[in-house]
Amino acid sequence: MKTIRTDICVIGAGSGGLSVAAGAAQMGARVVLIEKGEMGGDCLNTGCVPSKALLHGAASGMSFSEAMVHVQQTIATIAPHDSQDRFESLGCTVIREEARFTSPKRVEAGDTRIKARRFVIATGSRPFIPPIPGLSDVPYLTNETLWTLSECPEHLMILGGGPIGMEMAQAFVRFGAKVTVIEVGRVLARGDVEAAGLVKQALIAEGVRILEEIEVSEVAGQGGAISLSLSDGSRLSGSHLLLAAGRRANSEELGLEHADVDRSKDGIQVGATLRTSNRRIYALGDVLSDHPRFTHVAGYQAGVAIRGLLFGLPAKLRAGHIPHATYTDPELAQIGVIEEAARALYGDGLEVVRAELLGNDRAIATGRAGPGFIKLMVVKSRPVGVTIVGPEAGELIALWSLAISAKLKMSQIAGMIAPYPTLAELNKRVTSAYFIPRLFDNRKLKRVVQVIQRLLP
Ligand SMILES: Cc1cc2nc3c(=O)[nH]c(=O)nc-3n(C[C@H](O)[C@H](O)[C@H](O)COP(=O)(O)OP(=O)(O)OC[C@H]3O[C@@H](n4cnc5c(N)ncnc54)[C@H](O)[C@@H]3O)c2cc1C
Ligand SMILES: NC(=O)c1ccc[n+]([C@@H]2O[C@H](COP(=O)([O-])OP(=O)(O)OC[C@H]3O[C@@H](n4cnc5c(N)ncnc54)[C@H](O)[C@@H]3O)[C@@H](O)[C@H]2O)c1
Repeated sequence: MKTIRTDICVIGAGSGGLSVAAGAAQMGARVVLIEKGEMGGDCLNTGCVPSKALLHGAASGMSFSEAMVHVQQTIATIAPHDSQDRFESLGCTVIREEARFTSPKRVEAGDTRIKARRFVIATGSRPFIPPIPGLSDVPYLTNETLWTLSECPEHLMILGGGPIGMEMAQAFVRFGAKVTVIEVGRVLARGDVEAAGLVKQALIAEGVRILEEIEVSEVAGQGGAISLSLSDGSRLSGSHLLLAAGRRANSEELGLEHADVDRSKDGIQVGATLRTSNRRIYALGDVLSDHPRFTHVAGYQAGVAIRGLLFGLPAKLRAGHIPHATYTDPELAQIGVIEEAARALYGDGLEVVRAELLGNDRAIATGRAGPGFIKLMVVKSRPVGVTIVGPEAGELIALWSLAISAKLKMSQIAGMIAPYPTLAELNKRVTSAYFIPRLFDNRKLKRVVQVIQRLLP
């Protein structure tokens, strides 16, 4: 077995690990990057990229097989950016093996032992397989296997109505599949109730059947004919079953017991500096417990970790300015607190203002003026949360990340001008909605204007 000594050893070449490795290597650190599967991890190969490419195919009228070609072409176009070649050219030593800690300062991967001053665990997550009787005997799909389908399912049953379940439900119904979503609670439960309701209604209008507050008690059948026993006593049969019931952290097989790294059932535990219980070992991305699981979150965390890893700075994670979006049509985007949580947190100190998509000229001109809105939560004249539901919500939310991270006041945000006619005017419109009562329902202001009008020549 050969031994490599290095400054930083990164385990996992997905969104989080690649960001750390690229940053650290380009700033002069010696980096070993270990990946047991495909470079690029979940996002590129089985997550964000194929799912958004499939949604695009479904929205633009491609056939299912054309869309699957588009999925593979999209992955192939992006892949060089995450490739072994690129990371080697940046100066990283890339090892394509499964890594495992053998001591607090040592990892083994294949026939290589890596001794590093610091380690970063970025091993991601995998689909949660619910413990339902009979499930292991049927050929179910997950986000890891969905992309190998050669034909559009006749009836796709989707277990779970989170972002994966809802995005895939809309894509497949648009390809002509019959789609049923079975959700144990309510769909898009982490989102604003009203906004999630609009997405749900849009999917129902397109033909998706959504069963909420329903559990699957048993699964039976075989490929092409799978049948589910439901908690309301009914049965549901379909040709395919997709599991989209949440994620599990990849933390069990890492030998963490040899590395003094604490983990819970839900993943690795870290503080705001992303250090684990072993100060030399950082963890980030989907492998963490109690942290949002998104590519841009892993990227943000990588930036925070790099400051600690390279410069020994006590950089800490901040919360509140991290947006996320679900790419259904309409899109649903959120940053900060949702209204319900904001009311509980801030009580009378909270102001909620909104603007409707129906009043947006660009949406009207482009035939996209359906139900949709932007809702802004303000406390002490600063935004604390924004919900957007409508076309391009994922693009529109970015402004609010800047506003919240820079702690901008509403008066500063009001200085922003959106070109006419754009959907971005919704951001301006909701800002105006905050100031309108202050300007137009203000008796003192009216009196001042009347006096000045009399005085002006
Ligand atoms: C269907 C789907 C759609 C999604 N859509 C979006 C989206 O639109 N926007 C968004 O922001 N997020 C989205 N996500 C979430 C996003 O994919 C993840 O948050 C992101 O990939 C997490 O990055 P990561 O680096 O933590 O893990 P990963 O990208 O999963 O990378 C972890 C890597 O570690 C490797 N690994 C694991 N164990 C070992 C080991 N012992 N040794 C060596 N290598 C190991 C794995 O093979 C993998 O390559 C989606 C996820 C799914 C499933
Ligand atoms: N647009 C995006 O950014 C995007 C898209 C897809 C996924 N993701 C990421 O991937 C993560 C995983 O997505 P997800 O949708 O699988 O997870 P999720 O945890 O968000 O949703 C899973 C849903 O499945 C339900 N569920 C769990 N067990 C069930 C059962 N036995 N029967 C029926 N329903 C059950 C849950 O109540 C929940 O609503 C997300 O949290 C997100 O971080 C992001």
